[in-house]
Amino acid sequence: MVTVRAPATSANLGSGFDVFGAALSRPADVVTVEKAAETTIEVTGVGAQYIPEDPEKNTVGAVVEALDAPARIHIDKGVRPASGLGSSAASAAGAAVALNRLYDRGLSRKELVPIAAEGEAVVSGVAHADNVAPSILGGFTVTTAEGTWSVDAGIPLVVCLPDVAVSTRDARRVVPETASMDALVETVGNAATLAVGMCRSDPELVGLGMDDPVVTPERARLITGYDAVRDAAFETGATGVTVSGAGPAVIAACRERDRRDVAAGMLDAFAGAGIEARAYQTQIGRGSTVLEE
Ligand SMILES: Nc1ncnc2c1ncn2[C@@H]1O[C@H](COP(=O)(O)OP(=O)(O)O)[C@@H](O)[C@H]1O
Ligand SMILES: N[C@@H](CCOP(=O)(O)O)C(=O)O
Repeated sequence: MVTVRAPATSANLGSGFDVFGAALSRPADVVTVEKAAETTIEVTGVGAQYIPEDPEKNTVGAVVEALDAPARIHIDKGVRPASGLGSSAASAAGAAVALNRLYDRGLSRKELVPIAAEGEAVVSGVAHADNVAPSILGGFTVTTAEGTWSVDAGIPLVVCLPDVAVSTRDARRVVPETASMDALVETVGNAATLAVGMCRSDPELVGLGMDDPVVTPERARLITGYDAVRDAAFETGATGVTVSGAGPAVIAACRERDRRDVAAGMLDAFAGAGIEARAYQTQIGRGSTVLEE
Protein backbone atom coordinates (compact mmCIF):
# COMPACT_ATOMS: atom_id res chain seq x y z
CA MET A 1 0.00 0.00 0.00
CA VAL A 2 1.24 3.53 -0.80
CA THR A 3 -0.34 6.79 0.36
CA VAL A 4 0.55 10.12 -1.23
CA ARG A 5 -0.47 13.70 -0.39
CA ALA A 6 -0.85 15.68 -3.64
CA PRO A 7 -1.27 19.46 -3.33
CA ALA A 8 -3.73 21.80 -4.95
CA THR A 9 -2.19 24.01 -7.62
CA SER A 10 -2.86 27.30 -9.33
CA ALA A 11 -2.30 27.25 -13.10
CA ASN A 12 -1.66 30.14 -15.50
CA LEU A 13 -0.97 32.80 -12.83
CA GLY A 14 -2.44 35.22 -15.37
CA SER A 15 0.28 35.72 -17.96
CA GLY A 16 1.35 32.05 -18.28
CA PHE A 17 -1.76 30.46 -19.82
CA ASP A 18 -1.27 26.67 -20.09
CA VAL A 19 2.41 27.11 -19.10
CA PHE A 20 2.83 28.39 -15.52
CA GLY A 21 1.77 26.56 -12.39
CA ALA A 22 2.38 26.76 -8.67
CA ALA A 23 1.98 24.15 -5.93
CA LEU A 24 -0.03 25.45 -2.96
CA SER A 25 0.89 24.47 0.58
CA ARG A 26 -2.80 23.73 1.13
CA PRO A 27 -5.36 22.24 0.44
CA ALA A 28 -4.44 18.75 -0.87
CA ASP A 29 -5.83 15.36 -1.91
CA VAL A 30 -4.64 12.12 -0.28
CA VAL A 31 -4.46 9.13 -2.62
CA THR A 32 -3.98 5.55 -1.36
CA VAL A 33 -3.28 2.65 -3.72
CA GLU A 34 -3.08 -1.12 -3.20
CA LYS A 35 -2.32 -3.75 -5.85
CA ALA A 36 -5.44 -5.42 -7.24
CA ALA A 37 -6.40 -7.53 -10.26
CA GLU A 38 -8.94 -4.91 -11.37
CA THR A 39 -9.02 -1.19 -10.75
CA THR A 40 -11.64 0.20 -8.38
CA ILE A 41 -11.92 3.81 -7.19
CA GLU A 42 -13.53 5.12 -4.04
CA VAL A 43 -13.82 8.88 -3.49
CA THR A 44 -14.49 10.61 -0.16
CA GLY A 45 -14.05 14.18 1.08
CA VAL A 46 -14.88 17.61 -0.35
CA GLY A 47 -17.24 17.41 -3.34
CA ALA A 48 -16.94 13.61 -3.53
CA GLN A 49 -20.57 13.42 -4.65
CA TYR A 50 -19.65 15.19 -7.92
CA ILE A 51 -16.72 12.92 -8.80
CA PRO A 52 -17.20 9.73 -10.83
CA GLU A 53 -15.77 6.49 -9.41
CA ASP A 54 -15.78 4.86 -12.86
CA PRO A 55 -12.08 4.54 -13.90
CA GLU A 56 -13.04 5.62 -17.44
CA LYS A 57 -14.28 8.96 -16.09
CA ASN A 58 -12.00 9.65 -13.13
CA THR A 59 -8.63 11.28 -13.87
CA VAL A 60 -6.77 8.53 -12.00
CA GLY A 61 -8.14 5.91 -14.42
CA ALA A 62 -6.01 7.32 -17.25
CA VAL A 63 -2.94 7.16 -15.00
CA VAL A 64 -3.63 3.50 -14.17
CA GLU A 65 -3.82 2.78 -17.90
CA ALA A 66 -0.65 4.67 -18.75
CA LEU A 67 1.37 2.93 -16.01
CA ASP A 68 -0.35 -0.44 -16.54
CA ALA A 69 -0.85 -0.52 -12.78
CA PRO A 70 -4.27 -1.86 -11.73
CA ALA A 71 -5.10 -0.98 -8.14
CA ARG A 72 -7.69 -0.49 -5.47
CA ILE A 73 -7.63 3.31 -5.14
CA HIS A 74 -9.00 5.57 -2.44
CA ILE A 75 -9.06 9.33 -3.04
CA ASP A 76 -9.70 11.57 -0.06
CA LYS A 77 -10.52 14.92 -1.66
CA GLY A 78 -9.26 18.05 0.05
CA VAL A 79 -9.40 20.04 -3.18
CA ARG A 80 -12.95 20.82 -4.28
CA PRO A 81 -13.74 19.84 -7.89
CA ALA A 82 -14.37 22.54 -10.52
CA SER A 83 -12.51 25.03 -8.35
CA GLY A 84 -9.62 26.34 -10.43
CA LEU A 85 -7.30 24.77 -7.88
CA GLY A 86 -6.28 21.75 -9.91
CA SER A 87 -8.64 19.33 -8.19
CA SER A 88 -8.73 16.83 -11.04
CA ALA A 89 -4.94 17.20 -11.40
CA ALA A 90 -4.17 16.62 -7.71
CA SER A 91 -5.75 13.16 -7.81
CA ALA A 92 -3.96 12.29 -11.06
CA ALA A 93 -0.61 13.54 -9.73
CA GLY A 94 -1.02 11.66 -6.44
CA ALA A 95 -1.99 8.48 -8.28
CA ALA A 96 0.98 8.76 -10.66
CA VAL A 97 3.47 9.12 -7.80
CA ALA A 98 1.81 6.38 -5.73
CA LEU A 99 1.42 3.82 -8.55
CA ASN A 100 4.99 4.43 -9.75
CA ARG A 101 6.15 3.42 -6.24
CA LEU A 102 3.66 0.58 -5.78
CA TYR A 103 4.72 -1.10 -9.03
CA ASP A 104 8.39 -0.03 -8.93
CA ARG A 105 8.11 1.52 -12.38
CA GLY A 106 11.24 3.60 -11.72
CA LEU A 107 10.04 6.72 -13.53
CA SER A 108 11.40 10.10 -12.46
CA ARG A 109 9.03 12.80 -11.21
CA LYS A 110 9.47 14.68 -14.49
CA GLU A 111 8.60 11.55 -16.46
CA LEU A 112 5.38 11.24 -14.46
CA VAL A 113 4.16 14.70 -15.57
CA PRO A 114 2.88 13.73 -19.07
CA ILE A 115 1.41 10.53 -17.63
CA ALA A 116 -0.62 12.41 -15.01
CA ALA A 117 -1.62 14.95 -17.69
CA GLU A 118 -3.50 12.18 -19.51
CA GLY A 119 -6.04 12.43 -16.68
CA GLU A 120 -6.67 16.07 -17.53
CA ALA A 121 -7.61 15.10 -21.09
CA VAL A 122 -10.38 12.93 -19.62
CA VAL A 123 -12.08 15.90 -17.94
CA SER A 124 -11.17 18.99 -19.96
CA GLY A 125 -10.47 17.49 -23.40
CA VAL A 126 -6.86 18.73 -23.35
CA ALA A 127 -3.86 17.07 -21.63
CA HIS A 128 -2.68 20.41 -20.20
CA ALA A 129 0.13 19.71 -17.73
CA ASP A 130 0.27 23.06 -15.93
CA ASN A 131 -1.53 21.68 -12.85
CA VAL A 132 -0.07 18.18 -12.65
CA ALA A 133 3.51 19.48 -13.01
CA PRO A 134 3.52 21.57 -9.80
CA SER A 135 1.40 18.99 -7.97
CA ILE A 136 4.10 16.39 -8.68
CA LEU A 137 7.26 18.54 -8.55
CA GLY A 138 6.31 21.37 -6.19
CA GLY A 139 7.32 25.04 -6.41
CA PHE A 140 6.72 27.22 -9.46
CA THR A 141 6.71 25.30 -12.74
CA VAL A 142 7.03 26.17 -16.40
CA THR A 143 5.70 23.48 -18.73
CA THR A 144 6.08 23.60 -22.52
CA ALA A 145 6.07 21.01 -25.31
CA GLU A 146 9.80 20.64 -24.58
CA GLY A 147 9.48 19.70 -20.92
CA THR A 148 8.95 21.03 -17.40
CA TRP A 149 11.23 23.22 -15.27
CA SER A 150 10.64 24.05 -11.63
CA VAL A 151 12.03 26.39 -8.99
CA ASP A 152 11.25 26.65 -5.30
CA ALA A 153 9.83 30.06 -4.47
CA GLY A 154 8.71 31.66 -1.22
CA ILE A 155 5.61 33.62 -2.22
CA PRO A 156 2.70 34.20 0.21
CA LEU A 157 -0.67 33.74 -1.47
CA VAL A 158 -4.38 34.02 -0.82
CA VAL A 159 -6.73 31.81 -2.80
CA CYS A 160 -10.38 32.76 -2.47
CA LEU A 161 -12.81 30.06 -3.61
CA PRO A 162 -16.43 31.13 -4.17
CA ASP A 163 -19.21 28.66 -3.59
CA VAL A 164 -19.93 28.18 -7.30
CA ALA A 165 -18.51 25.70 -9.81
CA VAL A 166 -16.82 26.49 -13.13
CA SER A 167 -15.70 23.50 -15.18
CA THR A 168 -12.38 23.81 -16.95
CA ARG A 169 -13.96 22.38 -20.10
CA ASP A 170 -16.53 25.24 -20.16
CA ALA A 171 -13.96 27.91 -19.28
CA ARG A 172 -11.73 26.81 -22.16
CA ARG A 173 -14.55 27.67 -24.57
CA VAL A 174 -14.20 31.40 -23.78
CA VAL A 175 -10.46 31.53 -24.49
CA PRO A 176 -9.92 33.86 -27.50
CA GLU A 177 -8.53 32.21 -30.61
CA THR A 178 -6.36 35.17 -31.58
CA ALA A 179 -4.52 38.01 -29.86
CA SER A 180 -3.04 41.27 -31.14
CA MET A 181 0.69 41.90 -31.33
CA ASP A 182 0.33 44.53 -28.56
CA ALA A 183 -1.31 41.97 -26.29
CA LEU A 184 1.38 39.43 -27.14
CA VAL A 185 4.19 41.85 -26.26
CA GLU A 186 2.48 42.78 -22.99
CA THR A 187 1.92 39.15 -22.07
CA VAL A 188 5.51 38.11 -22.77
CA GLY A 189 6.76 41.04 -20.69
CA ASN A 190 4.49 40.14 -17.79
CA ALA A 191 5.32 36.44 -17.94
CA ALA A 192 9.04 37.18 -17.93
CA THR A 193 8.60 39.57 -14.98
CA LEU A 194 6.70 36.91 -13.06
CA ALA A 195 9.34 34.25 -13.75
CA VAL A 196 12.12 36.55 -12.52
CA GLY A 197 10.00 37.30 -9.44
CA MET A 198 9.64 33.59 -8.69
CA CYS A 199 13.40 33.02 -9.02
CA ARG A 200 13.95 35.88 -6.55
CA SER A 201 11.00 35.00 -4.27
CA ASP A 202 9.83 38.58 -4.77
CA PRO A 203 6.05 39.03 -4.28
CA GLU A 204 6.19 42.49 -5.86
CA LEU A 205 7.53 41.23 -9.18
CA VAL A 206 5.32 38.15 -9.15
CA GLY A 207 2.26 40.34 -8.61
CA LEU A 208 3.29 42.76 -11.38
CA GLY A 209 3.72 39.87 -13.78
CA MET A 210 0.26 38.40 -13.18
CA ASP A 211 -1.54 40.82 -15.49
CA ASP A 212 -2.86 39.22 -18.64
CA PRO A 213 -4.82 41.13 -21.31
CA VAL A 214 -5.99 38.07 -23.29
CA VAL A 215 -7.52 35.14 -21.37
CA THR A 216 -8.22 36.51 -17.89
CA PRO A 217 -10.72 39.24 -18.88
CA GLU A 218 -12.89 36.60 -20.61
CA ARG A 219 -12.68 34.17 -17.69
CA ALA A 220 -13.33 36.92 -15.12
CA ARG A 221 -16.77 37.45 -16.67
CA LEU A 222 -17.73 33.95 -15.50
CA ILE A 223 -17.04 34.86 -11.85
CA THR A 224 -19.72 36.95 -10.11
CA GLY A 225 -18.06 39.72 -8.09
CA TYR A 226 -14.60 39.31 -9.68
CA ASP A 227 -13.89 43.03 -10.16
CA ALA A 228 -14.89 43.90 -6.59
CA VAL A 229 -12.79 41.03 -5.22
CA ARG A 230 -9.79 42.14 -7.28
CA ASP A 231 -10.15 45.74 -6.10
CA ALA A 232 -10.51 44.63 -2.47
CA ALA A 233 -7.39 42.49 -2.71
CA PHE A 234 -5.33 45.41 -4.03
CA GLU A 235 -6.77 47.77 -1.40
CA THR A 236 -5.70 45.39 1.38
CA GLY A 237 -2.14 44.91 0.14
CA ALA A 238 -2.11 42.38 -2.72
CA THR A 239 0.74 42.83 -5.20
CA GLY A 240 -1.14 41.01 -7.97
CA VAL A 241 -4.51 39.34 -8.52
CA THR A 242 -5.84 37.01 -11.20
CA VAL A 243 -8.14 34.08 -11.90
CA SER A 244 -6.70 30.82 -10.54
CA GLY A 245 -6.60 28.26 -13.33
CA ALA A 246 -9.91 28.34 -15.16
CA GLY A 247 -11.64 29.77 -12.07
CA PRO A 248 -13.78 30.37 -10.12
CA ALA A 249 -11.03 30.67 -7.48
CA VAL A 250 -9.23 34.03 -7.44
CA ILE A 251 -5.55 34.14 -6.44
CA ALA A 252 -3.65 37.05 -4.93
CA ALA A 253 0.09 37.36 -4.30
CA CYS A 254 1.10 39.49 -1.32
CA ARG A 255 3.63 40.05 1.42
CA GLU A 256 3.24 37.78 4.44
CA ARG A 257 2.28 40.65 6.74
CA ASP A 258 -0.69 41.51 4.50
CA ARG A 259 -2.00 37.99 3.89
CA ARG A 260 -4.68 37.97 6.58
CA ASP A 261 -6.06 41.37 5.51
CA VAL A 262 -6.08 40.38 1.85
CA ALA A 263 -8.02 37.20 2.69
CA ALA A 264 -10.57 39.17 4.74
CA GLY A 265 -10.93 41.82 2.00
CA MET A 266 -11.56 39.23 -0.71
CA LEU A 267 -14.12 37.36 1.42
CA ASP A 268 -15.96 40.60 2.20
CA ALA A 269 -16.09 41.52 -1.47
CA PHE A 270 -17.53 38.14 -2.45
CA ALA A 271 -20.07 38.48 0.38
CA GLY A 272 -20.97 41.95 -0.95
CA ALA A 273 -21.73 40.33 -4.31
CA GLY A 274 -23.97 37.80 -2.54
CA ILE A 275 -21.51 34.92 -2.93
CA GLU A 276 -20.30 32.71 -0.09
CA ALA A 277 -16.62 31.94 -0.33
CA ARG A 278 -13.72 30.34 1.50
CA ALA A 279 -10.25 31.87 1.67
CA TYR A 280 -7.06 29.82 1.95
CA GLN A 281 -4.07 31.70 3.33
CA THR A 282 -1.37 29.69 1.63
CA GLN A 283 1.98 29.92 -0.14
CA ILE A 284 3.95 28.17 -2.83
CA GLY A 285 4.67 24.73 -1.43
CA ARG A 286 6.11 21.29 -2.04
CA GLY A 287 4.95 18.67 -4.51
CA SER A 288 3.45 15.23 -3.90
CA THR A 289 4.70 13.64 -0.71
CA VAL A 290 4.70 9.94 0.15
CA LEU A 291 3.01 9.67 3.56
CA GLU A 292 3.07 5.90 3.97
CA GLU A 293 4.30 2.78 2.15
N1 LIG B 1 -10.20 12.59 -9.21
C1 LIG B 1 -10.93 13.66 -9.56
N2 LIG B 1 -10.89 14.75 -8.78
C2 LIG B 1 -11.63 15.84 -9.11
N3 LIG B 1 -12.44 15.92 -10.17
C3 LIG B 1 -12.49 14.84 -10.98
C4 LIG B 1 -11.72 13.68 -10.73
N4 LIG B 1 -11.98 12.78 -11.71
C5 LIG B 1 -12.85 13.36 -12.54
N5 LIG B 1 -13.17 14.59 -12.11
C6 LIG B 1 -14.12 15.52 -12.78
O1 LIG B 1 -13.36 16.64 -13.24
C7 LIG B 1 -14.13 17.82 -13.18
C8 LIG B 1 -13.36 18.84 -12.37
O2 LIG B 1 -12.19 19.14 -13.05
P1 LIG B 1 -11.90 20.60 -13.57
O3 LIG B 1 -13.14 21.08 -14.30
O4 LIG B 1 -10.63 20.56 -14.31
O5 LIG B 1 -11.77 21.44 -12.25
P2 LIG B 1 -10.53 21.70 -11.31
O6 LIG B 1 -10.12 23.07 -11.64
O7 LIG B 1 -11.04 21.68 -9.94
O8 LIG B 1 -9.52 20.64 -11.61
C9 LIG B 1 -15.42 17.45 -12.48
O9 LIG B 1 -16.40 17.27 -13.50
C10 LIG B 1 -15.14 16.13 -11.82
O10 LIG B 1 -16.26 15.27 -11.72
N1 LIG C 1 -4.41 26.04 -18.20
C1 LIG C 1 -5.68 25.48 -17.79
C2 LIG C 1 -5.66 25.35 -16.29
C3 LIG C 1 -6.93 24.84 -15.70
O1 LIG C 1 -6.78 24.78 -14.30
P1 LIG C 1 -7.95 24.26 -13.33
O2 LIG C 1 -7.37 24.28 -11.97
O3 LIG C 1 -9.08 25.21 -13.51
O4 LIG C 1 -8.28 22.87 -13.81
C4 LIG C 1 -6.79 26.43 -18.24
O5 LIG C 1 -6.65 27.62 -17.96
O6 LIG C 1 -7.75 25.98 -18.86
